[in-house]
Amino acid sequence: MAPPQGSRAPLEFGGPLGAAALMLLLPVTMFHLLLVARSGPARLLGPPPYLPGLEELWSPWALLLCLTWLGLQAALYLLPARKVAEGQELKDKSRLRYPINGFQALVLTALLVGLGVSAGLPLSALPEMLLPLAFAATLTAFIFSLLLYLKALVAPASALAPGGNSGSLIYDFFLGRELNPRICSFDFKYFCELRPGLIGWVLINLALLMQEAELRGSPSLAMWLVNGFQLLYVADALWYEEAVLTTMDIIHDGFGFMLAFGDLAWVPFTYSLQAQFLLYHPQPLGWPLASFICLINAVGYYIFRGANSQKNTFRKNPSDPRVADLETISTATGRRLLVSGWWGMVRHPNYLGDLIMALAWSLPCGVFHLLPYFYFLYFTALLVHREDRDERQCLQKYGLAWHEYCRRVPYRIVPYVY
Ligand SMILES: NC(=O)C1=CN([C@@H]2O[C@H](COP(=O)(O)OP(=O)(O)OC[C@H]3O[C@@H](n4cnc5c(N)ncnc54)[C@H](OP(=O)(O)O)[C@@H]3O)[C@@H](O)[C@H]2O)C=CC1
Ligand SMILES: CC(C)CCC[C@@H](C)[C@H]1CC=C2C3=C(CC[C@@]21C)[C@@]1(C)CC[C@H](O)C(C)(C)[C@@H]1CC3
Repeated sequence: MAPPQGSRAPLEFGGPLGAAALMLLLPVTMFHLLLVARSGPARLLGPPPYLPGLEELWSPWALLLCLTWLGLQAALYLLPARKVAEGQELKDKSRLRYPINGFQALVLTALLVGLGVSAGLPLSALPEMLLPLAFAATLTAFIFSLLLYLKALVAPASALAPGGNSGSLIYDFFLGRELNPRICSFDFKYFCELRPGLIGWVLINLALLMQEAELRGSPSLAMWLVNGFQLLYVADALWYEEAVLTTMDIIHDGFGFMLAFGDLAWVPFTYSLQAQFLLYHPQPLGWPLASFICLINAVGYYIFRGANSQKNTFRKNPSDPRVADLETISTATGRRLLVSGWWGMVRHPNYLGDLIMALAWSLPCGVFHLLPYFYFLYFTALLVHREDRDERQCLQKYGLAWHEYCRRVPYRIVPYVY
C-alpha cells in the first residue's frame, strides 16, 4: 500500500524487521518473566522452568475477566468528568477534547473492589491466573491493533500519525497509523494509556499482597513498599492526567500494536514483577533500610513531579508566576524552551526522577537476584531510546534553537554522566 503523500518519516525501531522482532520478543519476554518470577532460582537470564502448553495459557474465563475489566474501565471513562481538557493543536488546526476523570476512575474501582472483597470476591486467587490473563490481554491487544489498523484505512490523511504510515504493513501495524483513533468522543489511545493497564497493575499488586498475607500471616515490609511506591506512581499519573496530553505517545505516536500491547499487557503484567517476585521469594527488610529506600523514592518522585509540572505549567501559561522568572530561549516556532529550573539541569530531568524511582522499586527485593531489576534495566533502555527519538523530533521542530539548548544544557538525563 502506498504511503500517503508527505508523510514519509524516517523509520524507527529498526524498520519492519525490528518491528516484527519486537512483536515477537515483547510477548515472549513477558511470559518468560511471569514464569521465572514463580520459579525457585528466579534467574532473569536462565531458561524458563518449563514451557506452558496452550491449555495453561488459554482460558475463556480469563478472556471474559479481561473484557469485563476493559468494559468496567470504559464505563468509568464515560462517567461525567470534573473537567474536559483540550489537547495540542492538530494538523488541521483543531483540538480534541478529553475527559479528566482518571483519578475518579481509580477511586471508584477501589470502592468496587473493596465491596467485592468484603462480599467474598477471591482477589487473592488472581496471582494463580496471571498466565491465562496475560495471554488473554495479549490476544485482546493483537485483535484490537488489527481493528485499529483497519479503521485507519478509512481515516482521512489529516488523522494519520507522522510515523506509522511507511507503507510497510508490519511496521505500520506495530507503530500505529492513526494518531487519535476515536469513536464519537471515546479516544482509544488516551483511554488505554492511563486506565485499564495502570489501574490493572495496582490491582495485580494488591492481589499479590493479599495472597502473601494469606500465605504468611501478613504482608512483608518489602511487599508494602513495592505496593505503596507503585500506587503512588499510578495515582500521580491519574491525578495529573491532563499532563499526558503533552507526552510523545499522545502527540506524535500512532496507536498500534506497540502501545496497545504496552498499555494492556506489558504494563500490568511486567510492571508488577517486583510484587510477583516477592510473593514467591520473600525478602527480609529492616526499618532502617526501608526508610532509606523510601528516601530514594521520595527524591525520585520530587524530581519527576517537579520537572513534569514545571514543563506543563510553562506550556499551558508561560506567564504563570511559578515559571515566569525562569530563563528561556526563543525558537522560530514562537514556543520557548526553558533553560533554567529543572530543564536547565539536564535535558530530561523527568526521566532522571523516573529512573531513580524505578531503582527504589527494585531495592526492596534485595540485591541477590537480577530479576526484580528487570524493570530498571528495561526502563533505562526505553528512556535512552525515547530521549534519542525526542531529540530528533525537537531538532526538527526547533532547529538552531535546539542546538543552542543542547549547548547550554549539555547533559541528557544524568548530570555530568549522560
Ligand atoms: N513508566 C513508564 O513506562 C514510562 C514513563 N514515561 C514518563 O512519561 C513522562 C513523559 O515523557 P515523554 O513524553 O517521553 O517526554 P517529555 O515529557 O519529557 O516531553 C518531551 C517534550 O517536552 C518539550 N520540551 C523539551 N525540553 C523542553 C524545555 N527545555 N522547555 C520546554 N519544553 C521542553 C518538547 O516538546 P514541546 O516543545 O513540543 O512542548 C519535548 O518534545 C516522563 O516523566 C517519563 O519519565 C515515559 C515512558 C514510559
Ligand atoms: C515495551 C514497548 C517497547 C513499549 C511500550 C511502552 C509503553 C509501556 C509506555 C510508553 C509510554 C508510557 C507512559 C506511561 C506508561 C507506560 C507507557 C504506556 C505512563 C502512563 C506511566 C505513568 C506516568 O506518570 C506517565 C507520565 C503518565 C506515563 C506516560 C508514558
